[in-house]
Amino acid sequence: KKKIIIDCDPGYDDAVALLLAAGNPNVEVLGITTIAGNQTLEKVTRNALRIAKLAHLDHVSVAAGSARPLLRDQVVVAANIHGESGLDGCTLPEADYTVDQRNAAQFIIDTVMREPPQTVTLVPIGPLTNIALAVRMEPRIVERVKEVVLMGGGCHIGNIKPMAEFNIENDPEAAHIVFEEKWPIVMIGLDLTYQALATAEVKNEIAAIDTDAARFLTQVLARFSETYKRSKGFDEPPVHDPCAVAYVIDPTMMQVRKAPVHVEYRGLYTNGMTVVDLRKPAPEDCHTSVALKLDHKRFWDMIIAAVKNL
Ligand SMILES: Nc1ccc([C@@H]2N[C@H](CO)[C@@H](O)[C@H]2O)cc1
Ligand SMILES: [Ca+2]
Repeated sequence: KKKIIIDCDPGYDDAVALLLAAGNPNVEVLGITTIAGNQTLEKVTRNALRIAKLAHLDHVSVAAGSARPLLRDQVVVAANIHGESGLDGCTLPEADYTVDQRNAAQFIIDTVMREPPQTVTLVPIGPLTNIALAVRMEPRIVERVKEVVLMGGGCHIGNIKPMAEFNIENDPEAAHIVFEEKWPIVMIGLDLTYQALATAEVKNEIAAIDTDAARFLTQVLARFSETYKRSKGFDEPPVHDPCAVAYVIDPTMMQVRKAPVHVEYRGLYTNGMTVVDLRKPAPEDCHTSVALKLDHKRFWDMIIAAVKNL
């Protein structure tokens, strides 16, 4: 089994990532850590606990992380997409357990240093503040972590800004720290996740599944579709975050290419941009890769199988 720690800001698509991780038999979730992003830390943490309960992950620790970016003094949330609660319009059980007493960075360090080397994959699907804090507190996790597979960035493509993706732009200094460490990073950016569209066919297949998880997923996709249509004019929403979990489960589902990536954190128009160098073959020692092509059918079949399982 692939052992992962998911760092998230639930959020509709974060919820789908958690359902996939919970329902797929080849993944063991060692922990869920939360970060302010789509909504405030308090709201995303409450959502994470409730999703864990629904997904039968309530044996897994949830550790809350940073309430703000490293340097910026205000949290920019995405209420236009995820609503005031971060999961507007979705029915979830109340969680009957509370957060781990450690903060996310400490939880990540303890877990990575406890498990055998090269066995834990970090799966950040929100702003990278907790990951940056963890690596500054305990630099040894860099050579101990198997891989960092993150949803964020893009190749000269943006959403929250013309050239910047939300997770990176939310805390560019943290992202810079994470990308400059020499651990293997697979960047699942917008180039890839814009292919992960929740089509009507996919929604119909999910609507026919008689599990609580599937019913929750139907609500999530309905609301995500509505807000993406209203605020971005998309007919079908790109379900970003489960793409990172799907890669961990089955890397052959995507075409990935080694390429240098550096984060702009002093840009005027490009702050938070992941500057990906695709001009020539990457140097041998390049530690970063970017995902470019998704097998759409295999992706959604994997998610559908997962919610059938729950
Ligand atoms: N408009 C919008 C803003 C933020 C996100 C969140 N940030 C990432 C996509 O930019 C995902 O992790 C998702 O949870 C999605 C849509
Ligand atoms: Ca997210």
